[in-house]
Amino acid sequence: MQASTSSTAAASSSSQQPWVIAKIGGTSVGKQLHAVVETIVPTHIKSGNRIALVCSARSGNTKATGTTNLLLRAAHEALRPKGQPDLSSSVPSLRNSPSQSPAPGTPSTPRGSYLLSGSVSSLRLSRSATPDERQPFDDTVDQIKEDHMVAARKAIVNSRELLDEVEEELEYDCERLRGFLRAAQIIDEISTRSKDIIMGVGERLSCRIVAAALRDRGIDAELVSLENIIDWDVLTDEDAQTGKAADGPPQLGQTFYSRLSQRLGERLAECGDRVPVVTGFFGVVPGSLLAQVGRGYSDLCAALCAVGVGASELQVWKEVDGIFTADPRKVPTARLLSTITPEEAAELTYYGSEVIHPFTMEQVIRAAIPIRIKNVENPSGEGTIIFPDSVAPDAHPAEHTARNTVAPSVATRAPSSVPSSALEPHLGPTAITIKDTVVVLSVHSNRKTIAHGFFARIFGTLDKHGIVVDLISTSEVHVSLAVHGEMRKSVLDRVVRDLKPVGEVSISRDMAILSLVGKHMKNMVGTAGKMFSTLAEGNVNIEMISQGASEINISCVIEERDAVKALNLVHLKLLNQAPQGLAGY
Ligand SMILES: Nc1ncnc2c1ncn2[C@@H]1O[C@H](COP(=O)(O)OP(=O)(O)O)[C@@H](O)[C@H]1O
Ligand SMILES: N[C@@H](CC(=O)OP(=O)(O)O)C(=O)O
Repeated sequence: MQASTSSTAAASSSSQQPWVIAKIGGTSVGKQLHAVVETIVPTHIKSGNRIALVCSARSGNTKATGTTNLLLRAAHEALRPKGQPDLSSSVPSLRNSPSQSPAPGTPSTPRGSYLLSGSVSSLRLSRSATPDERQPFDDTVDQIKEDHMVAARKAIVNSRELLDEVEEELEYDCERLRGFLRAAQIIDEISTRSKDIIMGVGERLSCRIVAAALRDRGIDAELVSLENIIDWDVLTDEDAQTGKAADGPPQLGQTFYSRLSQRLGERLAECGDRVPVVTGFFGVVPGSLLAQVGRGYSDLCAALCAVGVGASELQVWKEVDGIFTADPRKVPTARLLSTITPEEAAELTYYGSEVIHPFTMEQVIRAAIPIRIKNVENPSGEGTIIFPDSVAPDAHPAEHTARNTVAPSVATRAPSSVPSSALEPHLGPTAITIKDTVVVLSVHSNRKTIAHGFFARIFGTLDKHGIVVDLISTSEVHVSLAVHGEMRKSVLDRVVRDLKPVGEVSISRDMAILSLVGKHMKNMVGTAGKMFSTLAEGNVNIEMISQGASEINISCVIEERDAVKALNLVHLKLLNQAPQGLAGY
């Protein structure tokens, strides 16, 4: 894509201007792109900020039906013999989704063709596959292509030339993906590395549209595709080995992240006055991005960009006003929090409130950069600021005086706009969250093994099957483990089979973890008692309790069908009023 020569509002002295990194979530790219390109970016530019967008793959109504899930489904389908039903439970079937059909009046794109040559300019489609030659993933690739073509036509409304260019690029990326899947099918293998590459296509497709939509409105923008940003030799040798277990995958250490942020900073600086539109997918990392970071990785990418350029603020734009005392879709009385600590935000995310990836906080807070969660549908709202208690608001915010209606610029040490009330000590929980689709595995020792062997066998078995334990409750001969229930049935069956020699195993499905989170709870007496008695009064059965592993979290396992009721009951009792001193305790 050629950089646009159209005028830009960015001043030529851009190197002196404070950077704001704005991460745009998948559903926001999918549903609110006009707000991003017509309000958020122009307002920042007018206010004298430099802005870079870090974008996720497009989602429609929900992340579950978004491009990343479709791509993972295509990867799964490439290994599934033709005609065999798709038993994958974690990726929802979208075959009948309305987004599969092109919008009325839109030209259709070639279907079932594959890539022979290697660049957009030399792209030639060899031939269309006959119905017999079509593979299980072809429909999924067609759906991804069609979704993006329709989105591009909606977003690029002023320049026919620009639209043609973007359509050609989308065509190229999708056919290259199809070729990649076909190759994987032939060798009958998709490594974790290949899966990363497949997944990364989602962010590239999305960023192509976002960059073009900005240029279509006269804002010079550059697509920054990070798939090759990681210099394998330099970045991986010693750092990737940090914390490596004897036979486990390499762990990405801080040195890795620090070097990567530095590279990102250099890359963004190369954009000059153009607005960088950065793929939230930041390349194939040692040990795989999915395994090392997991879904939601573009939050971390944005954090690393913010550190790399020394941003005045990292903004995470979503379809919610900020972090609430509970998921506002489930608890109508939930309150917006003006501030929250990184530890609380991470704990909420681990336990079901997936507002921000838990790794995001560490990187930016190390560099004293505040994070602000904001709503694309309400750009002038203050949002929620995530910052540590120990960082006092900067007394000298004047170095970054640019202010705008989107968000006040902030000082490098901490947000100057943090409401003073948020800094006054208050007591009690901060928020409540629920994580559903949980399975509880209970193992009762057969007493032929001594206690330490008992635990070692259990954790060894879980590790072998790659199962992460969310919550645990133990006695010497009994252990209950809450694990995420979205694994395949065959995996769970194997775990149970392998645990049988250790003791009697039972499974409870359709459970949920209810977690009350708050930095002040460690100093409070009686919060757990209030939480559990409230649940008992509401006839919510508690399957398992865990407290103490984290001082800021009290969790219990309940039945999934009681989840929303339990959230509302505990919220009403412990969170309905903004806590003031000891009132209510
Ligand atoms: N405590 C919470 N505060 C705010 N949102 C929450 C909370 N718990 C769960 N959520 C949910 O998280 C979602 C995150 O926003 P969304 O824009 O949909 O995500 P994405 O950026 O991944 O597309 C919201 O839909 C909201 O309902
Ligand atoms: N597209 C990736 C990365 C991401 O960060 O997504 P989102 O910003 O929509 O949570 C995913 O679905 O996991």
